Amino acid sequence: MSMRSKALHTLQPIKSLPPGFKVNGNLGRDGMESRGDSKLRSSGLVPSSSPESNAITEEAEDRTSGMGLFNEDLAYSGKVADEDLESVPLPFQSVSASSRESRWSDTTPYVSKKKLQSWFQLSNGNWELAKIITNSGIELVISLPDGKVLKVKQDSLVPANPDILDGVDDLMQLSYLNEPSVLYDLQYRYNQNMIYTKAGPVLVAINPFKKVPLYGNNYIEAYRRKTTESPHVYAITDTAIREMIRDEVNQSIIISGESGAGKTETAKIAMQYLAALGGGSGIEHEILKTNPILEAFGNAKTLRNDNSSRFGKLIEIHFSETGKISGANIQTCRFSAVYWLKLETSVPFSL
Ligand SMILES: Nc1ncnc2c1ncn2[C@@H]1O[C@H](COP(=O)(O)OP(=O)(O)OP(=O)(O)O)[C@@H](O)[C@H]1O
Repeated sequence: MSMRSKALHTLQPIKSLPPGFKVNGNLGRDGMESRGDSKLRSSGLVPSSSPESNAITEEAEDRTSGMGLFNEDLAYSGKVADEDLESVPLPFQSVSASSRESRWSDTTPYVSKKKLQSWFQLSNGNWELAKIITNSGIELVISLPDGKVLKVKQDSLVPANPDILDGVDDLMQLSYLNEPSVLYDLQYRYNQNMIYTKAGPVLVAINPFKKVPLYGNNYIEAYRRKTTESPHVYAITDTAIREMIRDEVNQSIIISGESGAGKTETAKIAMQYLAALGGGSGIEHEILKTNPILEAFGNAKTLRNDNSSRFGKLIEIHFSETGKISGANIQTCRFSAVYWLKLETSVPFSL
């Protein structure tokens, strides 16, 4: 992927995630205000209108990202800048854990020195991909995709990944695992109808709010035969069923996300895969048919979701030794009004 294509994508700047946000299985609709064009706000991927002036301005002193840089170029590329070599501790030299961590986690000086592309957060929270024009050590002059030129502090830039990592299907493959890079990857994939992305063992799903050509018998067959490795609910479900049969241990799939994130739909997609795989007895269709009945009694239209489940669901599916579905037990539970309020306002809390 060329620099140009990356720049094009950043014409839709990325909005920052809310404070305290954690990637937790299903990104859903964080920060989403309404349907329609604002759908992508679920992952903070919205067009923005930036009122910044064209003049060179003093920016970003207090706009340090504050995000952990979990990775660093040196460690991954094997390249070590001359200056940096001097600061690398000799083997067996005593370095405290915290100082070693900060040395290896802060790659901002390296990135700005090498004039690598970096993310810059505007005052409205959106992220823009910046090109470093000059670097005087502490202060840098950067240019944004819309042509604006800004003078910023070094620590206000967040490293961006090389274009070759655009759209990787596992966030763990990113050299720089920071907020804008994660959002950019999810946006990049979403734009190509790839709504599923792995974050190590966790599957991140972006609610597409439209039909995406990712389901059905051909896909089920492909995941069953393992002819595709693209992240998918089918792949997660396939792993669960295979490990259950191999290890003879119960498996759980936990689907989390805020209201309207797509949990119920995801559960149905997983059940369809299980039914296709472990079917034959006819009972799998009966299990799937419970959904409309439960939804008829337990769902309601809310601001966030036209078909919002007003109850929690624990679906237990039993299999015979041959891997066929032999029965199911569906438990529902009601939550307090406070629970729903918190779920729908994205207030962090614990049950
Ligand atoms: N994979 C998908 N493909 C297409 N549309 C989807 C998908 N997942 C979710 N949606 C859309 O999003 C809507 C909300 O999804 P869903 O009801 O599953 O959310 P939820 O997380 O269960 O919400 P709640 O917690 O309020 O019950 C669905 O009615 C559907 O229109």
